[in-house]
Amino acid sequence: MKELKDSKWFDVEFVPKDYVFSKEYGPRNLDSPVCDSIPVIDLSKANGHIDPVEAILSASQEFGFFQVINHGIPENKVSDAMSVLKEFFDMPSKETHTKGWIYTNSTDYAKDGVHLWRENLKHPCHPIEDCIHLWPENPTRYQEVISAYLVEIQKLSLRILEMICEGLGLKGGYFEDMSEVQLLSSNIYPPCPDPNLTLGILPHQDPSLITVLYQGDSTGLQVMKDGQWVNVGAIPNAFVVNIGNQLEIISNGRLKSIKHRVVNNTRDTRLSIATFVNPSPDCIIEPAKVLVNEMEPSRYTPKQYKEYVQYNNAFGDYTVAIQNALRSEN
Ligand SMILES: O=C(O)CCC(=O)C(=O)O
Ligand SMILES: [Fe+2]
Repeated sequence: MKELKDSKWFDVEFVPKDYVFSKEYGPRNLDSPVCDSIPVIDLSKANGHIDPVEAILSASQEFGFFQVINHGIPENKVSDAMSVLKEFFDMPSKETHTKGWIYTNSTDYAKDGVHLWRENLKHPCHPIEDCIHLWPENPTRYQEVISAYLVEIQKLSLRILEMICEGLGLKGGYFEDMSEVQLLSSNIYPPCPDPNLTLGILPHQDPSLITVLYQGDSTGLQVMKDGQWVNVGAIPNAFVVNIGNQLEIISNGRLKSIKHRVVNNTRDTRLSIATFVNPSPDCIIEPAKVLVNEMEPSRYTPKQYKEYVQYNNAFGDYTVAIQNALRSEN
């Protein structure tokens, strides 16, 4: 028997009853096919044989997901961010709800009375200079390391959004004013004694424009493709990018926001860092005018982003609440 002070919620031989999700959430096996077909796009034109803009567009139309390599982000900035987040999650005691960030232990969070097999940290991250002082102060190098990581991620996400603009035929900078609310959300998924019973994250679509995810070399992310859950392969140093609901609307349904989830495994700890690029609460989201015509009428009613998140509160409430907190702070 371990000393109580060392024991964590996941140090168990059997999955506790209140972590068991019913079968309606589908099989959880990691033996489902690894979807090799989710495109891996080389962003360095010099190495690529295919135009990355075309590749991003067709991946976003067909899968709503793609991975990018040769993106120019230095490996050490990414590995430092992963290790400082690991240190954060390993700290024996953490504050939970501060003004600027929210830490969710798996024991705090329940969906219909069931807990997810993960812990989560969320905070706003744009503009970095306005919110850095609201981030965790421990580990002591957290703010320095995470800001260096986010500078790179913000450049990468704007670059990808510009490529999407070009691919869709929108004028340059179309998304600039719409990507003012950015959130970092990091999850840690410890090994689980019976992953067939649990879920790391429930099936959902992201309420963002795009999400840029680093998952290191661990699998667990699954994407719905033709009615089946397929694993997204883990490619070290690659970023997984997915189209969120807002970009599906703006593209008038050309680009797809696809359902995904995270399953657990018995052996490894999965650590991921997601960055959501979201519109600001007052922004009106509607199909871009140039994508609407007689042949392709508008498929979505214009809505303010905050109106949208009221109905889809998976992360939405948080987006609005944290943005308001940020405003009142400044
Ligand atoms: O942790 C992951 O791999 C995925 C996270 C995710 O889908 C999300 O936070 O929206
Ligand atoms: Fe997601």
